Amino acid sequence: MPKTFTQIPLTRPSTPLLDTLDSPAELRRLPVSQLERVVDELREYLLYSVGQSGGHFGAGLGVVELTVALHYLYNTPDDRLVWDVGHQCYPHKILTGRREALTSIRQQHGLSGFPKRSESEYDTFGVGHSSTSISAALGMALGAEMAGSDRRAVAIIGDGAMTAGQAFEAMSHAAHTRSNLLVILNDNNMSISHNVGGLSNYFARIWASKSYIALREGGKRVLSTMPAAWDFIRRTEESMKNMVSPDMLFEAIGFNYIGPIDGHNMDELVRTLGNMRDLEGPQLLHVYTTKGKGFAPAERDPVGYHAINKIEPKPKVQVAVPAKPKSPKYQDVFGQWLCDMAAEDQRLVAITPAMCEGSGMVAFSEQYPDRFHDVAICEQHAVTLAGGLACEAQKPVVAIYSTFLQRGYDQLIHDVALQDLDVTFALDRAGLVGEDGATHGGVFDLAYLRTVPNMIIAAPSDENECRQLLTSAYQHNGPSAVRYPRGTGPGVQIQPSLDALPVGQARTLQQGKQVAILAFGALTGTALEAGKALNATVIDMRWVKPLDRDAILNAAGSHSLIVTVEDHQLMGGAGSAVNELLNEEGIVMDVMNLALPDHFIHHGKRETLLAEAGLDATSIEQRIRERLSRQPLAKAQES
Ligand SMILES: Cc1ncc(C[n+]2csc(CCOP(=O)(O)OP(=O)(O)O)c2C)c(N)n1
Ligand SMILES: CC(=O)[C@@H](O)[C@H](O)COP(=O)(O)O
Ligand SMILES: [Mg+2]
Repeated sequence: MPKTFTQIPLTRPSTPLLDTLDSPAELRRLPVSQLERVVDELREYLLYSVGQSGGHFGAGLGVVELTVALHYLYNTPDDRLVWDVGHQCYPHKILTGRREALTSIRQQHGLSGFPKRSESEYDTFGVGHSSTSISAALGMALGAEMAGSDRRAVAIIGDGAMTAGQAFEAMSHAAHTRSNLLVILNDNNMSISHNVGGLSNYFARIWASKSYIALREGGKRVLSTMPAAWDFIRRTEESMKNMVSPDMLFEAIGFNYIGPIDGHNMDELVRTLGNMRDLEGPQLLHVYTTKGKGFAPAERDPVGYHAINKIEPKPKVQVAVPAKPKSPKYQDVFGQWLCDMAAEDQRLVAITPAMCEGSGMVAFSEQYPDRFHDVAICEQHAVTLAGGLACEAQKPVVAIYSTFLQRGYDQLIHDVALQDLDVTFALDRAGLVGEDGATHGGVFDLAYLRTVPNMIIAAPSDENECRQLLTSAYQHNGPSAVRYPRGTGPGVQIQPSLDALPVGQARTLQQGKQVAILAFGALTGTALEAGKALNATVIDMRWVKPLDRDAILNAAGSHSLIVTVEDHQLMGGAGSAVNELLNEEGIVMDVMNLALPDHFIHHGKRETLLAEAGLDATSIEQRIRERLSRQPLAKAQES
């Protein structure tokens, strides 16, 4: 049995056996009898390392045994392992030459928090968004067949990720190609929240039937000496016929189903995986694990320990500092607005695709359980579901990370905007998100939403504006979106009212001359700081669609330089919208768009990444001064 820890070690634990394993090849030279020791040392090191760095926690703890068994039995990296979502990959990184580097995970220039092809040959596929592993692994299996290779492909997918449609699209195709593909369903009955939906219930019933099978096997041995009792059990068995037989669903699709087995029992894992390794055709191994396994607090609270912050060492001298009221995160501003608006309007229905906690919806889910829908990791369904609700005169609010809405883009166009249905999209994690890196950047939503007719899009500059613009978007009779960043804002006072702001109306924060800075969303405060140093006009645009035409045309008519500032890709962003408007009006003038460059920005602290993109106050000021110096009038004055 694996060790269970109750504390996160604050100093590096001694892991003598693990320290000899700088690649899976060294692991594979060990006798099976040593694997449990590897597991214990790896788990303890994992606790220490994530304590040092922060990051995803419960999922990795839950797959320590599975990771050791896979690298032991499969000839990695030649055999391909594809981790779904990839937040559970820390044990995999420890075993594939990155043990000591793990403390750098999610830090700038450190390891990525997810498997990344450019980081290691063992990271066979870039992940971060869920439910892609089976498709990718099938592609690798087909690629091996085409190359005449006998290398194997394995997808390791969680029960949460298995709820997304793409997983079933891939399994259906695998059944058609009959490829040598192993899908390992890592079933811990958890998503980030507790897993939901019919599939989750199905998995739970398999577990129950596993208990039923164990009971039956055990009962047979004990009761066969007592005929009457055995007869009773047999009759009971009839009544349990409706218990699901584990293989039903996956066998029906065309997979050979094996399991469920205990994903923390090394002997069972090694034996079963060893037997399955060379089976022909699509195989599915159902493994039961515990999210947070081996760390008692995480086992008890897998939701809370999905991810942890870096453990800060206690200061040597405890200095009493007045507790500063913590600013609410934008997700909490949204969550409070949602509850307040729901109290006013019975038509409000809230939908989340498996991000209840991250979207700030726990309170709403408790206060309005009948008007709350966690649809599991099903973004496409979430969007069209909202469309259906809007057809029935309800007022659906889809709370969804900007990056995950990319999954439901066709549904947004086809099932909501084209029909001009009244759906409000609350886009959290808009802009650079920081440590999750490029897979999670919410940096495309203005480009992908602006071009959709009937959409209106707001970008609040602070928490109070966010609350008011949520009301504006909600009250708008048609598709609307409000985008706001991860984490906290400037910490302004939030008015309790549910007042709305006029759609398409900006507000001037500072009246200056020569330069007009048009700021969109979370960088408005930064733009104002730069604007103060430049004595520039600074306008909080509030809306990306529709733009405040009068504000822009007035600025164009009275300044020699217009500067747009946004936390979004340059191409297709708010600055592009301003350029289009000026072009449409036939206005030719000096316009500077400050936004994110045309390359992926990888993980690091959000503030640092923004500064490196030239979007901190100092850089904005300098870039504007440099641009002014190139203006003809400035040149004439110079000469
Ligand atoms: C498309 C998409 N939607 C949402 C998420 C956010 N997310 C990350 S992990 C996770 C839960 C995954 O559950 P499961 O696959 O069972 O893995 P476990 O954490 O239980 O190991 C979710 C919803 C995501 N990464 N990708
Ligand atoms: C792996 C994954 O996709 C989620 O766990 C995501 O990392 C959550 O992001 P936040 O921490 O911004 O809620
Ligand atoms: Mg799970």
